[in-house]
Amino acid sequence: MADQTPFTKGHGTENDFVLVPDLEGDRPLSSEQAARLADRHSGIGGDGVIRVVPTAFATEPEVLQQASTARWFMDYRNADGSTAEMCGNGTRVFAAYLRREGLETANEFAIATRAGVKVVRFEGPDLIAVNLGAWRLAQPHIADAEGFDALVHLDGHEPLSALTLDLGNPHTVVALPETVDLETLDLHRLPVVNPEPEHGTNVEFVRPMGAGHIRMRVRERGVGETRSCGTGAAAAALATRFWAGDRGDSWTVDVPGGRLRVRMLADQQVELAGPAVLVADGTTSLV
Ligand SMILES: N[C@@H](CCC[C@H](N)C(=O)O)C(=O)O
Repeated sequence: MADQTPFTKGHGTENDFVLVPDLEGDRPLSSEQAARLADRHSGIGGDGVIRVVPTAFATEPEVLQQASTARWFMDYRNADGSTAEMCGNGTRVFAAYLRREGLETANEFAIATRAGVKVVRFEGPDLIAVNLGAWRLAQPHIADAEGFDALVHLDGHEPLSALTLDLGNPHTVVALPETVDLETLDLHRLPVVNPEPEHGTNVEFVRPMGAGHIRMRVRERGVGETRSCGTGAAAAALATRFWAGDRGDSWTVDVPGGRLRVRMLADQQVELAGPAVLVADGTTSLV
C-alpha cells in the first residue's frame, strides 16, 4: 500500500478544508497533491487544503520571520492547488485543530500566514475570533464619488459596480442593485472584473439587510462559489460600511453556510468571529 498520510477534515460556516499535519516540516505539498486532496470526486474534498507546519520550518522568508511570534504556519492552498495569502475561516479551523491536538493550549495565540501573523482567541466552544489585521482600499485613487472603483461583468447582467479591498488577500465587493436577486444569482461562470486585478480576486455579492447586517455570496479565487469566505465577509462588511459613510463598527454577515461576526478594531484592523468544526480524521495516499 502506498504511504498513508493522516488528514483531518473541518469547516467554518461550511467553508471546508483538508488539514494535513507536517510536524517535522519535511513533507511539502505540491500544487498537484493539494488539488487532488481537494477534489470532491476523487479526493477527500474541500474548498482548500491546509498544511500544518512549524513556522520555523517554513521556506518562504516572509513566513520564516514570523517564527519568533507564531509557532505554527497555516500553509494554505486553494482547491485548484494555488497558494493564497490568507483564509479567515481557515484560521479558525486551523486553531481548533492545534488546540485539539494539544499543539497550542492557550485561549489566545498567534499563527503565521502568508499575510503576516494573525492572533486567534477562543471566546467559547463555538466561537473563535481572529484579528485579520490591517485592511486597505486597494485602489482609492480611482474610486468614484459613490465609492466604486471597479465593474464586475457577470453573464446576463448589466455591469455591476464594485469596490476592491486588500485583506491580505484580494477582494472585489459588488453592491448588488435591488433588481438583482442575490439568492438566484448564477455564480457558475467566472465574473470578469475591470480593471483586472493582477493576481486575481475573490468576488463578493452583497445585499444589505438592515443596520449592521448583510447577506453575502462569494465566488472565491482558485475555487468557485463557496458557502462562506471569512476574509470575504470582512471585505463585504468593510465595503458596505464605506458606502454608508464609515458608519457601523459591528456587523453580522449571513452566508449560505451560516453566520459570521465582523468588528472594526483600532488602527484600521478588523476582526472576524465564527465557529470551527472538525468533522473527520483519516489517512490518505498523497502520491
Ligand atoms: N475561504 C477563505 C479565503 C481563501 C483564499 C481565497 N480563495 C484566495 O485565493 O484569496 C476565507 O475564509 O477567507
